[in-house]
Amino acid sequence: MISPFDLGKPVAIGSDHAGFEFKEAIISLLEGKGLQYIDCGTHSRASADYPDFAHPVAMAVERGTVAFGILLCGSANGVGITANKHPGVRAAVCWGDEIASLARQHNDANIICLPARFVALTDAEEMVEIFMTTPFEGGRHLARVNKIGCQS
Ligand SMILES: O=C(CO)[C@H](O)[C@H](O)[C@H](O)COP(=O)(O)O
Repeated sequence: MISPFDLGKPVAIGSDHAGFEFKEAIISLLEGKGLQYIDCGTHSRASADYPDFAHPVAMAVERGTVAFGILLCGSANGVGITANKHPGVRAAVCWGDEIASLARQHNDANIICLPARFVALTDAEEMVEIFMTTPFEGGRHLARVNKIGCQS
């Protein structure tokens, strides 16, 4: 598989209870590809708080110790809002193939956030595939990405 990410590093993945089953399935997908991963939890269907899992994934991306991140919760908004508090993190909420592709092509996103209660598992898996294989286009998009950092 050709990827713009350094897949010599592990992939960080995390979810709350709403995304737990999708997370387990996506871990199986990563294992099937022979990829290393860091499972930041949660580890059961018991109710849990999404920041407890989004922060560790985002910190790993921020520090550059992982190739990229995958986060899941019910709507994807909770994990996305949390992850984007971290400098250098560009977490994109994705609900379809083209959005996942554009998150990479235009935004150089480094975390994909998936809404487990609003997409089918097969669609979530397809979005992960697209995300991890789509390069950033650079050019005019690079200038915009470079302006993302908070200026206040
Ligand atoms: O944080 C969220 C919304 O932005 C996630 O979708 C959560 O998974 C959701 O809020 C969990 O809801 P629950 O009623 O506690 O299962």
